[in-house]
Amino acid sequence: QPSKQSDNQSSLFERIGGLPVLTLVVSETIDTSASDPKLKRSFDGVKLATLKQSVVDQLCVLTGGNCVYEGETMKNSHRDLKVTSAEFELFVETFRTSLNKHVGVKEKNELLKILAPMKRDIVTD
Ligand code: HEM
Repeated sequence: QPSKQSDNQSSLFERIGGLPVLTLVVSETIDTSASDPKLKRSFDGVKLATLKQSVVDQLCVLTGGNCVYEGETMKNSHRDLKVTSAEFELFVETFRTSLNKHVGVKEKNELLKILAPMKRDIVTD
């Protein structure tokens, strides 16, 4: 069967559009969050370029792409930030807004389904 980038056999990573689209969505989400009055406190003093790369690597792995994630666990990397439930939901909402612009509905929902259970490791309240 000829390979088709967007058929159902393809990994979520491929159907999203690979690294270019993943990078765009992560970049938008982090830039928007880092300048959102309700979220920015967590990002103060954080190197956004490094963070973006780390999140892209992680989501690439989780969606079936051929990447290596060398960062910390979600528990360790967010512990000191004391992220609240409200902050987490707002961050995911920002993600959703970016996904709406750049990926299909099916792919958006699949990615959000991967993010949702990470809440318990990220949120402290
Ligand atoms: C499902 C949602 C989230 C995912 C997938 C995610 C993913 C990540 C990843 C992969 C890292 C890098 C860890 C490392 O390099 O060792 C990280 C760090 C970080 N995250 Fe998240 N995160 C999420 C939610 C949040 C939320 C809600 C906030 C704050 C509002 C946040 C703020 C940060 C900050 C500031 C860092 C950098 C910490 C540091 O460098 O000390 N994240 N996140």
